[in-house]
Amino acid sequence: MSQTTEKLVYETNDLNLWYGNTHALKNINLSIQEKEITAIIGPSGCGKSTFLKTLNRMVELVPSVKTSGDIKYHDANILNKNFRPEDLRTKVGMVFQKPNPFPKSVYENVAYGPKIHGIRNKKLLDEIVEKSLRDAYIWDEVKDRLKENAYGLSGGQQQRLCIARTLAIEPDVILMDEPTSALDPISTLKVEELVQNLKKDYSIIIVTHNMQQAARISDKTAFFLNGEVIEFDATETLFSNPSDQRTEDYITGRFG
Ligand SMILES: Nc1ncnc2c1ncn2[C@@H]1O[C@H](COP(=O)(O)OP(=O)(O)OP(=O)(O)O)[C@@H](O)[C@H]1O
Repeated sequence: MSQTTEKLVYETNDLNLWYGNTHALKNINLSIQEKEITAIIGPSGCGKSTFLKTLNRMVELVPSVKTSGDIKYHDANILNKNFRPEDLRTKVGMVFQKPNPFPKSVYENVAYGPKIHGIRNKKLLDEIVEKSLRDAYIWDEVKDRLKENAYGLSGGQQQRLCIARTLAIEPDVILMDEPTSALDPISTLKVEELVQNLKKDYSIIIVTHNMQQAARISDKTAFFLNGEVIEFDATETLFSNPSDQRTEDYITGRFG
């Protein structure tokens, strides 16, 4: 493991998480490479979203949560009491299942983050907005609608706008929690293409119920079951030659 350490974005060591008495994550040991797409798959309730939300410490918004073990983000243990979760906010972006634009204009949705980080120069903001929208494959569709309310966009456009909003703060990692589950097949393909293109600049961790999607777009896949990682491997290997019977049962649709 040591020879690849410099390329890891996250490394979890014996990570456990409880919601009250519910043991939701059990001894998770995962090494996540930089500039790859890592897919998290598994049946409902197996801990996929919980795992994603530990990576930006959002899970701590639930008062009953307790954790043990550690999560290294580059060199810092983000579960350490002295680590400030705010330090992750600009580094780790998140895209949710349902597109959640602000009730503001398309432009303001993207400019919001940079403005919070103190950028006031209009020309610079214009450049950031255009670049983020281009990188999210939505510029051509919205360049004449920048002043319109984002709620007027289609669901697929809203999701790409939310991705643009994430890109505008130049994160290091993008966490995606079933980002296409609310989208039609064409919007889904657009977002998949976009995600694949983003991996040259970002490390992406994506939770998906759609196994074809994991197989199509990810480099590595982790199969979760009842809060445990059953198997973690190169996506091609995991889908074509799984080493655990439970993985095989899941990917062949025998349960879940
Ligand atoms: N806020 C919470 N309070 C208490 N228990 C929770 C909370 N959120 C999740 N859990 C429990 O933790 C376990 C893992 O849930 P999680 O949402 O991470 O699963 P998931 O694999 O993402 O499921 P799905 O695919 O249905 O979204 C489940 O048993 C769930 O009931």
